[in-house]
Amino acid sequence: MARGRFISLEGGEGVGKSTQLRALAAALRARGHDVIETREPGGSAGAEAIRSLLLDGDAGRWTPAAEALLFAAARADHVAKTILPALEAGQWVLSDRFLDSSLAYQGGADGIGEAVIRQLHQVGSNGFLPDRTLLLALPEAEAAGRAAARDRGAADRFGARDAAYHARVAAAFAQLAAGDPARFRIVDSSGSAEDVTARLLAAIDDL
Ligand SMILES: Nc1ncnc2c1ncn2[C@@H]1O[C@H](COP(=O)(O)OP(=O)(O)OP(=O)(O)O)[C@@H](O)[C@H]1O
Ligand SMILES: Cc1cn([C@H]2C[C@H](O)[C@@H](COP(=O)(O)O)O2)c(=O)[nH]c1=O
Repeated sequence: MARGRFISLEGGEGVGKSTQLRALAAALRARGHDVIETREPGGSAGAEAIRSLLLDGDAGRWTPAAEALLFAAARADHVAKTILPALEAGQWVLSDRFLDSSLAYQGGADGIGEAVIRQLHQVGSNGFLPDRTLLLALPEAEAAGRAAARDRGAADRFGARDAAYHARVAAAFAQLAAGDPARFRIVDSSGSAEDVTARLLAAIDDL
């Protein structure tokens, strides 16, 4: 059986990753693919337990270094228990966030540094990377507006950080995409959800 494909959706808060992950999965299923939808932090029993530790509680619950380690530990479990078995079974795996979120948030915005995050990923997940990473791009004010309308004041520990933090995250994502054009596609996430899904499908057409 042919190995499946692993596609991650990335970007800041409110750009439409979760909405588009569902739509992309449905479109791929309609084309006959066996697709699983997963997310980070989470996607396996152990990683979902770590998700609660990371997203709930006080702003200062963890140091940036502790957060980076927890994300890497969650990812190691997600890769081993969910992603690799699915790919080996020929399934396509769509993940709402993956390593690039750690590189952008912990590595970039928190100042841990890209090299350290990649080292943790090497130890935890043998450096495993997606076949394609779709970076959803939306002006920050529009993304923040969408997230605020959705969350109504109940953002998680990361979503609640200030605009300067989210601007650093966006800059880090842009830099990552520029550095790896073979894996990344930057996809305009403005306009209707249907239009965005069509752009995403075009961005994985070669797979
Ligand atoms: N194309 C679109 N036009 C208008 N609203 C949209 C569009 N796509 C998604 N939304 C809405 O914007 C909000 C944020 O979308 P979504 O939850 O998919 O973003 P996200 O990138 O997964 O966010 P987060 O990283 O914060 O979880 C939701 O309320 C969703 O219904
Ligand atoms: C994987 C990953 C995630 N984060 C942050 C980014 C978001 O604010 C939350 C996850 O919330 P979502 O609504 O499910 O998108 O976690 C991070 O900082 N580092 C990571 O590696």
